[in-house]
Amino acid sequence: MLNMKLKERLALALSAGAVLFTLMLVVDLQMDYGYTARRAPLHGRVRLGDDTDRGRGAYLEFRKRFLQKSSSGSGGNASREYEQSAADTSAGDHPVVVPPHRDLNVLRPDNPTIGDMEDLELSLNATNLERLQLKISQHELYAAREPLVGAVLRDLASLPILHVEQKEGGTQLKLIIDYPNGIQALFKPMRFARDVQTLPDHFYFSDYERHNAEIAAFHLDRILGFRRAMPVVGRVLNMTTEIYDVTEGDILKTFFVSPANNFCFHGKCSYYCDTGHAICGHPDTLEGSFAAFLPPDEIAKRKVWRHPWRRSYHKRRKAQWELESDYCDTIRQTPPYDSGRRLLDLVDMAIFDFLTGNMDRHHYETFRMFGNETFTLHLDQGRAFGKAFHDELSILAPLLQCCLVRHTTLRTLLTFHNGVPLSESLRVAMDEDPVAPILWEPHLAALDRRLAVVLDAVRKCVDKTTAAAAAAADDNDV
Ligand SMILES: Nc1ncnc2c1ncn2[C@@H]1O[C@H](COP(=O)(O)OP(=O)(O)OP(=O)(O)O)[C@@H](O)[C@H]1O
Ligand SMILES: [Mn+2]
Repeated sequence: MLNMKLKERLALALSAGAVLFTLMLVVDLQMDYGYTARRAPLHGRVRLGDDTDRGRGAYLEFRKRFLQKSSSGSGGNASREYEQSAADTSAGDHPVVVPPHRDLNVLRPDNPTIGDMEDLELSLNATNLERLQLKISQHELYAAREPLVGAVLRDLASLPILHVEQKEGGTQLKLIIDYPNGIQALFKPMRFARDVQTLPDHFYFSDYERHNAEIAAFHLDRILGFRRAMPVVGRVLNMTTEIYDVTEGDILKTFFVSPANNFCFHGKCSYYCDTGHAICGHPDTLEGSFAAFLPPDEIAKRKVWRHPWRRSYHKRRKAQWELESDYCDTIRQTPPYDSGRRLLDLVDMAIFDFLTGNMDRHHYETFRMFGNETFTLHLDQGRAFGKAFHDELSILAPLLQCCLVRHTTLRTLLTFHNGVPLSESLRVAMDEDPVAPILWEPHLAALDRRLAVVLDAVRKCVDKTTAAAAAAADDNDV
C-alpha cells in the first residue's frame, strides 16, 4: 500500500518535471518572440493555424498545402488516411526540443579527426586542403573558428589551374579541377543570371543546378553552426586558358563558338549536355563555383544513405512519407534513426534545405570510419535557391512529422530571428567572395521569412506536447 503510494508519487513528480522542462522551453521561445516587438507578432505573419487549435496547426497546414495536389485522382485513400491521422497524431512522449545533455552532437565525449583515426601525419609541405581534410572530425567538417577554411577558399580562388576533366556519373555537367600539389575542387558552371528562377514547369529533379547556390549554401551552413558543407568559393575563369587548353578527351569535341561569338561547351552527361543547353562564356570568361574536395576514398570512405524523406523522382508518383501520417514513428524505430544523433541531423538538414528551398535531397553521406554516431554531410546544394517567392513547406516534413529539433539549432535560429537577421548575416558572410553578390535579394529576404516559419512550426509542436502533458497530468490528479 505504502509502496504503491510512493511509486505513484514518483511517477507524478517525474511527469511534473517533464511538463516543467517543456514549459520552460515554451517560455524561452515566447520570451524570445517578445523581443521582436518592432516586428509583427509571429502568428500574425505566418499562419499555420489559429490560436485555438492548440498545436495541431503545423500538421494541419502542412497537410492542407501538401495534399492539395493529391485530393483528386490517384492516392485518394492514402491521402484520407494521412489526413485522418494528421489530425490525431500526437507528438508522443518524447521532448520536442532535445536538450544539450541528450544531444550527442553537443556532448562529444570524444571527437577524433580523420588524421587521428588513420594515424596519418602531415608532411611539412602539406597543402591547406590536406590539413583541413585530416582535421575533419567525427562531429563536424571543421571547427568553429578554423583558419584553414579561409585559407582553402583563397587557394581555390587564386591558385593556377593545371588540369580539368569532366566528373563521371553526375546527372549535370561538373568538372574536376586540379591545382598544384594535388589540390582538387569540384566545379559547377554558371548558366544563368542570379535572378533567373526555376522554370515554372520544371520539377525539382529537372531543375538546372546553380553554382551560386553552392556558394550561398556553404556560407549558410557555416553561419548556422552546422559546419557540414565543404568550403565553396566563386571564381571567374578564362575558358580558353583555364579549361580548353588544360583538358583532353571527348569534352574537347563539345566546344564551339556561338552565333553571338561566345565560346561555349556542353560536355557529356545525362541532363542538359547538348548544343541547346551549352555553357557559354562572355565571350570567353566563365564564372563558376569551386567546392573543396572531400578526402579521397583511400583516406576516408563515405557511406551513402538513402534519405528516408526522399522524394519520388517521378512526375506522377508520391513517396511513402507523403502518404503515411505515422511515417516518423516507423523511422524512429529504424536504425540508425532509433538512437543517437542521426534523426536530429536529418531535422537540421530539413531546416537547412527549407531555408534554401532545396528539394533535391535524395541521398546523404557520412564518413564510414566514424560509424553511425557522426554528422551527415551537406553535399550537393546545386538546386537550392531556385524559387524566391515560394516556401516549400514539404521540405520541413521531418520536423513537422517528428516534432523534434535540437535545442542548439533552435537557439541559433532564435538568435537570428531576434538579432541581426539571417539575410543580413549571410550577406555579410558572402561579401568576401570574389563573385559577390552571390544571391539575388529576394532569395535573401526569403531566408528571414522561412526562418519565422520554422520557429512557428517548432512552437506549434511544443504547444501540442505541453497540452498533451498537461492533460495527462490532469488525468493523474483525479
Ligand atoms: N566536395 C566534393 N568533393 C568530392 N566529391 C564530391 C564533393 N561534392 C560532391 N561529391 C561527390 O560527387 C557526387 C556528385 O555530386 P553532386 O551530387 O553535386 O552531383 P549530381 O550530378 O547532382 O549527382 P546526382 O545527380 O547523383 O545528385 C556526390 O554524390 C559526391 O559523392
Ligand atoms: Mn544532385
